[in-house]
Amino acid sequence: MGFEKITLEHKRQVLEELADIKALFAGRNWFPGTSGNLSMRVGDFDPEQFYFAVTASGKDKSLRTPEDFLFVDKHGKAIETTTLKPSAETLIHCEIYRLTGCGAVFHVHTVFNNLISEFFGADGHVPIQGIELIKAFNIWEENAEIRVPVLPNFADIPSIAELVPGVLDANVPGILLRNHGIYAWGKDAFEAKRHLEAFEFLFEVMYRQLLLKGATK
Ligand SMILES: CSCCC(=O)C(=O)COP(=O)(O)O
Ligand SMILES: [Zn+2]
Repeated sequence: MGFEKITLEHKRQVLEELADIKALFAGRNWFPGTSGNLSMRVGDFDPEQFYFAVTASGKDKSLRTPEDFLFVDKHGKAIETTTLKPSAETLIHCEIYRLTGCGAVFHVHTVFNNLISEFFGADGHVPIQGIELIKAFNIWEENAEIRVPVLPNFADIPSIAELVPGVLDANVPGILLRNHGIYAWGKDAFEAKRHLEAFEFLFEVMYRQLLLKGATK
């Protein structure tokens, strides 16, 4: 379906939902120093053609303004004439949509995701086992283990985006960038938020467990 066929009402609903989530996350200090970016798909998913609303680059994400979001295509290019620039990390969102067909992608920088991504960065993944909140990813098996991929934090975003297909795990809706932050996604904004909150909780638990055990590596 072409972008112009998607109803204005649907586009407005998506922008409103994104703005509400942005305000909520800002209240948790999840966008320090203008970091972070959010996106939500509009219309149906077709790997050949899809569109999403994404945060404009470099904005103070704790503010609500008419210039917070723009619509882009599957290549991350603005669809409408605008002076706004899509997030510098839009290509990573594009790749996650293309590979998963998800409905929303949220990226935040937090102290816990930075610390954990660095601690396990050399291993290429964060192993998480036996913590109840793994169930937030719809994994109900007892003592389940997941591995959250950690990618290198290259300055060149296309170089990061091209690593995404090689590490994506269908059961784990998130990827860490080392010393940078997390991308979490879901079939819609509700699920992406649940996943992001679960990751952040799990990283905090792991950090505190490591401290309790006096870990060195
Ligand atoms: C100031 S944080 C550096 C860029 C970044 O990692 C980020 O998440 C925000 O970039 P954007 O272009 O989306 O504002
Ligand atoms: Zn970032």
